[in-house]
Amino acid sequence: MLILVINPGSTSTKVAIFDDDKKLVQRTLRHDVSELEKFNDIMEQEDFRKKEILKFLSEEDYKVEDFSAIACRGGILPPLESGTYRVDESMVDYLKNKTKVKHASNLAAVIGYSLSNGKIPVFITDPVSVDEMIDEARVSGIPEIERLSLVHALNIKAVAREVAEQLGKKYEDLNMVVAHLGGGISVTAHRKGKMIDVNNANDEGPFSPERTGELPVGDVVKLAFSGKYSKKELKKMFVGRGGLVAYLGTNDVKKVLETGTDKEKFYVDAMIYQIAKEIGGMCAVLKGKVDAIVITGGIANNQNVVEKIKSYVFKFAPVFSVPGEFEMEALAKGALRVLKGKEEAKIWGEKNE
Ligand SMILES: Nc1ncnc2c1ncn2[C@@H]1O[C@H](COP(=O)(O)OP(=O)(O)OP(=O)(O)O)[C@@H](O)[C@H]1O
Ligand SMILES: CCCC(=O)O
Repeated sequence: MLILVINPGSTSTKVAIFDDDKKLVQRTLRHDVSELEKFNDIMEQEDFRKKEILKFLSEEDYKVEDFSAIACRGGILPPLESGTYRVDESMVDYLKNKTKVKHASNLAAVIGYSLSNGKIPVFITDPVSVDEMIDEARVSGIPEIERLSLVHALNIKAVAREVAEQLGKKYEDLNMVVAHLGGGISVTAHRKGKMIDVNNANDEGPFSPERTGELPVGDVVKLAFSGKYSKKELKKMFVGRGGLVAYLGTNDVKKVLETGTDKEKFYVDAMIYQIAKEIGGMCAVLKGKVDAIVITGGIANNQNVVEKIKSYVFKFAPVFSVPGEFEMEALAKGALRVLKGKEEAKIWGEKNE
């Protein structure tokens, strides 16, 4: 069964074609920043990115009708349980007009649904808004603000299952802390297959290559009322131009580690320190009963970084590293489970609002 996988990021769209779970081809369609800057809103990029995907298909000699399904990255929907969902009109409407956070992943289902033209099923799996948090974890400290579960759920769930398999156990029988270290950083506590607490990767937790993570609130208020920044500028300062970008002008950890000065590398060490602190917190969430700590994402490619994190947290549980991300495979597998009748597609509806 042929599956087309679509996964948009802020400056590129990853596309792949799978035959069952065998990847036939994967390409990263890079979009020039100057091209993207012409659009005021992420959703306005729909036609532009759709054309690029159609160009890719034609170059690879496929037509949309050749596919049994389109598997799309799930965007910022209301809180949902983990699983594969059928994309329908109301989901597309939500992602276009109602979503609370603008994120490139919101484009995937919109583009997939439009490409399918009602002829083939379109699915999302484990969207960014997968929410399995326990009630205590939702309380922020003021009633007006509720803590949210917005994380790299797709890769995190796939990697957690992979490590469980390596251990010869079921994911649902284990307690794990999984940290995704990419442009953004998500650290998550899993109790028997449920992600019971997370740092919202846009707002909380460690600083990352391009995000500030948690900040001292008093100083944030001072910045916000300094008159120097618009709301949009402040948001960009926190997500996009924060973290390593703010200190070093780059989000490229690999480059800093390879060619940076000691002073520059110090900021990577500071980031590692914050990651380890967050992992320790998630071990406490699991009351110290942790079967595995898992480090994944692009930064996990660097064994020194993994070792440094390990030096802080090795006493809590065995540490596994699963470098890179497996989002395309996870999306294909999610759609395949439904196509093969192993799982029923969940139906998203306004009731999730
Ligand atoms: N071998 C490596 N050593 C150190 N860092 C690396 C290595 N390979 C990739 N990275 C770093 O990983 C980061 C990007 O990670 P990744 O590709 O997971 O992020 P992304 O997909 O852009 O964002 P996100 O994971 O938040 O969706 C960059 O800072 C990059 O320099
Ligand atoms: C918000 C967490 C997911 C991402 O940054 O891609």
